[in-house]
Amino acid sequence: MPRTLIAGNWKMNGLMANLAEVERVAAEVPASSEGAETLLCLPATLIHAGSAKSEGSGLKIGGETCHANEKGAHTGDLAAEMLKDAGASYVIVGHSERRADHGETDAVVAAQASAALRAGITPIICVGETLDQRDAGEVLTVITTQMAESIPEGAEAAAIVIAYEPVWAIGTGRVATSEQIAEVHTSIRNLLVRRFGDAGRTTRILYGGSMNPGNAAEILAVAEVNGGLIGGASLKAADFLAIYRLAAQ
Ligand SMILES: O=C(CO)COP(=O)(O)O
Repeated sequence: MPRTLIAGNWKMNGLMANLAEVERVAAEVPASSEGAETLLCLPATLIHAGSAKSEGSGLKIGGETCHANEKGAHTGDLAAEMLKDAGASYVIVGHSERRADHGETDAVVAAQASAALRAGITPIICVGETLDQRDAGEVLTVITTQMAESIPEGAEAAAIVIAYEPVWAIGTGRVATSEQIAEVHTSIRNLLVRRFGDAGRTTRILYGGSMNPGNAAEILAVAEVNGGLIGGASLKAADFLAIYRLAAQ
């Protein structure tokens, strides 16, 4: 079983003052922890200071996206190496909000994940269907295509993380049922094994979408769920730590 990963995604939230929350989380996560791995993906402006706050603890810091190129004329963008330089060891790519707001296609997501791997940071590659796609019975077709096309050629199974985030469950308070999560996570596992052989069992598959301290235990107990990608409930240390503790048990 891969090591559980409890990851937060602050999205476009957080000023320097909010780094106190990072400090609170770091204070509760020992460097030597053999329980769940813990990560906060922060807005780029907070990565460097957030890394300083988490130094000496087991809390890791990540970015929320990166550019596919290593450098160049891409005003406003950030290369994976820059995130790493600032202290990130993970980066989310292909979040549905980036796919929707910035038109990021599976090919772009694969190129971003590849850039992260080249820079030596772990990409968390997001997949997930919209409500229309679910209602049309297209969930597994959508996931299969996203999995085939968003994971870059040459990636090693243990070097990537997959996050299943049903778009209709993000920020809505509407959580997928355990049956819905199990169905998709099992399909994702099968796709990983088909692509990578036995190594496909080492890839962590996170669930994301309205996860909170009240529902985390049930979600984390579902087959093939290896952790969570948590939005709203990662903004407050108390909520995030409550989920971490459930996973660390
Ligand atoms: O998008 C998410 C994490 O990447 C989930 O967000 P919420 O937990 O706020 O629904």
